[in-house]
Amino acid sequence: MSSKAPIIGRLAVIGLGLIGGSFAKGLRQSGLCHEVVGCDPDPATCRVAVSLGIVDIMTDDLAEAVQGADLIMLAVPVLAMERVLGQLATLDIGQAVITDAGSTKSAVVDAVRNAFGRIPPHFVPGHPIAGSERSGVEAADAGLFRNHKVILTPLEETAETSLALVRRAWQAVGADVEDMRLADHDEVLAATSHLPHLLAFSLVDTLASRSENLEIFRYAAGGFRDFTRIAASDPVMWRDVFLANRDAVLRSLDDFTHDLSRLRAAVEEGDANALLGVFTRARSAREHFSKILARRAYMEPMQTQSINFIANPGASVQGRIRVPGDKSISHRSIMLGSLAEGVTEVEGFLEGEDSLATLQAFRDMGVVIEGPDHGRVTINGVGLHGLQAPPGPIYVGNSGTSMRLLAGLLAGQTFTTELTGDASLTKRPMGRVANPLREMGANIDTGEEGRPPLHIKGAESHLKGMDYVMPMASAQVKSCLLLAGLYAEGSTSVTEPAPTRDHTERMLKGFGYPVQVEGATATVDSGHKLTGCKIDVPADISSAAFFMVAASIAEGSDLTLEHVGINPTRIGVINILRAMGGDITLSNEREVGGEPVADVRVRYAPLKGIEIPEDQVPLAIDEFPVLFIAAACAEGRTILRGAEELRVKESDRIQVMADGLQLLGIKAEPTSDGIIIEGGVMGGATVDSHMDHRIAMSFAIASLRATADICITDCIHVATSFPGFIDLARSVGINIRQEDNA
Ligand SMILES: O=C(O)C1=C[C@@H](OP(=O)(O)O)[C@@H](O)[C@H](O)C1
Ligand SMILES: C=C(OP(=O)(O)O)C(=O)O
Repeated sequence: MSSKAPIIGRLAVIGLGLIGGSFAKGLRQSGLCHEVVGCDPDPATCRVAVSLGIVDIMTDDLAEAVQGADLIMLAVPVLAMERVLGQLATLDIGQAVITDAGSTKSAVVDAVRNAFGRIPPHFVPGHPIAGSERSGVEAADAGLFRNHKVILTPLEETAETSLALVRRAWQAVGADVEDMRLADHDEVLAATSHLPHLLAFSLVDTLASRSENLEIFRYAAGGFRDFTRIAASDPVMWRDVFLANRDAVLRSLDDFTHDLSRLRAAVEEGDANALLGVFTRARSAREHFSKILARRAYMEPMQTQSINFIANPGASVQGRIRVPGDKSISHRSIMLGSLAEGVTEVEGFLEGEDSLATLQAFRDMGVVIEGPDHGRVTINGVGLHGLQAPPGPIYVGNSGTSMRLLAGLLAGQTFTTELTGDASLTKRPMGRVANPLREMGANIDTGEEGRPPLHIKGAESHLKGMDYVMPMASAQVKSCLLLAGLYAEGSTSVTEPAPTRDHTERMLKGFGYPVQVEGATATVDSGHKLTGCKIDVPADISSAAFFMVAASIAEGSDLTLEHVGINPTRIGVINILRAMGGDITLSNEREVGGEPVADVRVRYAPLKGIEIPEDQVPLAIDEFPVLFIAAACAEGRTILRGAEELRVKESDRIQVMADGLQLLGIKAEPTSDGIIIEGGVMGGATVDSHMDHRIAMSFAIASLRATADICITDCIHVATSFPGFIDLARSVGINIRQEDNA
């Protein structure tokens, strides 16, 4: 027994099945109550409950059980609640708090109202999501609720003190308690629990009633077993659930029946594309849910909420590696592949969260996309006008590129969409795309101050081409407008103040779509089409940059990065490092699918501080965090100007890097549009990544020259652009490890 002081004198558990028995046993063991009384009409259950130590005493008389109770748990099947509550209402139960464990909540609340003529303030409806296909008091398990969710649906009338007591009781048996609105509970559970049970019961029944059933069950392998496990659940309990949650279940069942008949038709007609569409979408949704579940859900709450990196000082880097695929090109491969006619085969696709968010967006809009499987993706293009309205808002997580490029493309559709993102993306400016799109005729609403979410009303937009002169050098804005231009009347031209990455222009041409580029202006006309093609995504120079700086600053290093994209609009990092004295050589230069690539060899060389030429800023925009680490290791002063865009990335990269460098003992002075860094000796510290992937990886690289450990907090977003960073870093000799904080 635990040493917790009892706060409940007497607990009465009415109905000693799996749930009631487990609750009684768990609370009894927790030491939170003095005495646990069980009540069940079945004499055998009563005997077992006492002999297994589940309760202190058993009775079959409700009045006796609740006499003097502080907490009454109703754990009888939902339809038996009415009778038990009716009886309870005739008894003097004083101030006892009543709660229940019924799987549907509206029916129980109605039964309470009928019995008492009102909702008593000490009634707290509850539902533990911890069933099992086992049933009966023998299966009672004190640990059944540990790390499982319990949903409480307090009502307006519910007293805070009663709610607190019930919450405390569930927490004492290890549950993760959440509150939910009553109506939401029944709707959500109808879809996620009740419908699957109905299907499992039905499938087993259908198969069992066929004459060759013995043969079927003898050969029934994993799939059957997995799908039908829950058909072994308690029939009475489930009968009651379906009777009690009738309307919500019917809604879910109707949706399902509708989709099932579509699948039936696809099978009948041999519609391979429709089948693949459903299966790929379902598979990716399942993976997505598993991730959500692993992070914070029903079974193991609060897992892997945050990740820290711990990097030990010293070491040099050696070897040959290939970093993951280019993020910008990966996004565009999905977008243009989806809008193309025919099939597009992608190799080297970045399986990071940002590009996967784009992929999911197009699946949500009805595009059948196979993979990714080791970087291979097959997109069955639907043509420029083949996208369908997504079922709900499109969530693009942390990815600015997804949101801004999609905004342009969605302005040209005939349906309305909402684009949302995570907390970091929700702070980033979207007016830079919404305003010019409005000038083209798009109907777009943004959140406050031009931030996400974006509501894009395609049907109310009549896009007209325009000549737009961008106020900032942004490839995302340029690409957004060119994509809108595919749907706009006439020509759309975008002029940039300085060259920015031109992957959209190159890839459009690769898909056979004409693009004119004259000086700083790119132009598209509507009325052409894209044709599916093959895309080989080079390794991302923005990811390679971490290792270029690593090899440059760590004495004795010699590292080759293979198949790196060296598009002239992306090679600022190489130019800047070379200007600082970096030893970088390119070999095996070739072109793949319209993009130049090379193997990049970097050897250690003492660096010196420089004034970074402003024309390099857009060409190295994502590489500055790690270039600041190079500057901290260089002799003398490095000055960056004209880089105010860094303040509106996943974090304010000027401020956040300056703060981190200062903690490491480096003089780093942020300015409005850049930073001044004096090279020096770096110590150890705990540095906050501000949930920004590039900040996290930059400080990891700094450890190579630090004199003590660097701990970087909140690094989970590294997976947005560089899955596998830690393993790759370790493989070249960096002493770094990851710590998961539950
Ligand atoms: O077009 C793109 O793929 C990107 C453009 C850049 O953003 P801006 O256009 O905001 O400079 C860059 O920072 C981002 O990581 C990717
Ligand atoms: C700025 C970045 O990406 P995005 O704008 O797509 O979020 C980045 O990857 O550094």
